[in-house]
This record gives sequence, C-alpha cells and structure tokens, in this order.
Amino acid sequence: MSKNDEVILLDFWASPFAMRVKIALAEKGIKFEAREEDIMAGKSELLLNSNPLHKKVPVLLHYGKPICESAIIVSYIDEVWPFPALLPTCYYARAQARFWADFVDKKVGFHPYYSETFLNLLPTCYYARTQARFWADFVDKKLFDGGCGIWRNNGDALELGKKEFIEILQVLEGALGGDFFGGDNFGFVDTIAIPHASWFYAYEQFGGFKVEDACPKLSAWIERCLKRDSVAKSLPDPSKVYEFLCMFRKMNGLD
Ligand SMILES: N[C@@H](CCC(=O)N[C@@H](CS)C(=O)NCC(=O)O)C(=O)O
Repeated sequence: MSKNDEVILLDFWASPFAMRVKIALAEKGIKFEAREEDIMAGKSELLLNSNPLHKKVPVLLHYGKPICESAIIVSYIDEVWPFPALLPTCYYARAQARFWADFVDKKVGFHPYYSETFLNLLPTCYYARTQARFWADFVDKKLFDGGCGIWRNNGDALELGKKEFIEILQVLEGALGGDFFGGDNFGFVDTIAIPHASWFYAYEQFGGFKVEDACPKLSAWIERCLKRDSVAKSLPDPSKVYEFLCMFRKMNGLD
C-alpha cells in the first residue's frame, strides 16, 4: 500500500461508532492505523481539522481525505472495497438473468416482449438495501441515546430509561432476519449495531437487568457476532467499558 492510500482511523477505544469502522475494515481485510484520540482532555489538531463540524471520532482518512460519521464511513468502505459485501447485492443473479436474456435473443430471436420482461425483472436488491439502511438508522437514532437513559440516570429516571431501552432492544430483535440482520450473512446492520453490545454489560450493572432475559434472540445474535474475528478483535472488554462509565458517573456526581 503506498503512502497515499494509507488508511488511518481517528479512534477512541470505547467508542461504539469507531468500533463499527474497525469491524468493517476487518471484514474487508484492510490494514489500517488506529490513532487513539483523547476525546475528553485534548483532541488532536488532525481530528479538529478533519471533522471541524462535529469534532468527534471516528474519522477515516483515506488518500489523505477525511470521511466523518460512522454509518457513512461503513458505506464508503463497502463501496471502495466491495468484497465481501456488507449491504445486500444481487450481482450474480443479475448476471445470470442477463445470460439467459442473451440466450433468448440469440436462439429464439429478438422479441421486444422478452427483452422488456428481462429488463424489468432483473433482480435488484435496492429494496433490501433500503431495509438495511432503515434498521441501521434506527440503531443510530435509538441505541446509544437509549443506553444513556440508563447510565446517566438514577432512581425513577433510571427505571424509565431501562424500560425504554428494553423496548428498543425488543423492536430490534423483531427485525432479525435469521442468524444475522441481513439473513444468513453478517452484514451492514450487524456492523452498525454489534459495537453497542460492548456497553450492554455496563447497562445491566447500572439497571439491574439482563439483556438475555428480555431479548433471548438478540442475545444469541450477540454471541454469534462475537464469534467472528472482525468483531472479537474490534470490541473492548465490557468490564473496561463498565469501569469507564463508573468513572464518568463519579465525575458527574451520579455515584
Ligand atoms: N454520529 C457520530 C457519533 C460519534 C460520536 O458520538 N463520537 C464520540 C465518541 S463515542 C465523540 O467523539 N465524542 C467527543 C465529543 O463529543 O466531543 C458517528 O456515528 O460517527
């Protein structure tokens, strides 16, 4: 890899958003340099210049250009390094359909009806892609903030936060398409959602509940994801996240 196409990730070890990028790069087998940022006490000039609007990690630098926002970065990675695909694609099925359309044209003779039919019926996964993006967006909008409702609260507010968080998890569980969100294969929604699971242990400790009891299917999905190399090496030890959040709670006078 030349200096030019170096892949650099501005990272923070406990950030579930940065974990998404690490998983996506690992799924594609792309080597990268992770640069740890001190997001609380001193962000680097590189981070501030690369993400001047939000000033947040993750930022991916590729060809020296910054890409911000984790879901956008994961989509970028999926486009630049298409194999294995994270978003559903039907390129093989489309190639097969074109082969048989060509066969009809050559053997049966050109017939507008056939050609038109094949063109219109070419399998596309555009719908499946929208569904994957819909659920990734749901995770983005609900899961992190839902967790904050637990670890940033005490008393009644914490109880309410726990109830709302479990409801979010149950909705998500209902969207599981099979072993993974995309069906049989680990894909885009899995990449976006699984990093948040590294914070679940902390939520369980603060909230006094078990994700497994409330959402056994989701819990089994977490276990399946953790068996993947890309996930196992990108997620931190949940007890470290717990300690980190305990420190945060103390700093904010919650404990
Ligand atoms: N929507 C952003 C969220 C990124 C984010 O919240 N990053 C946090 C770390 S988990 C951060 O950099 N916080 C620093 C700050 O808020 O100043 C994404 O998906 O990339």
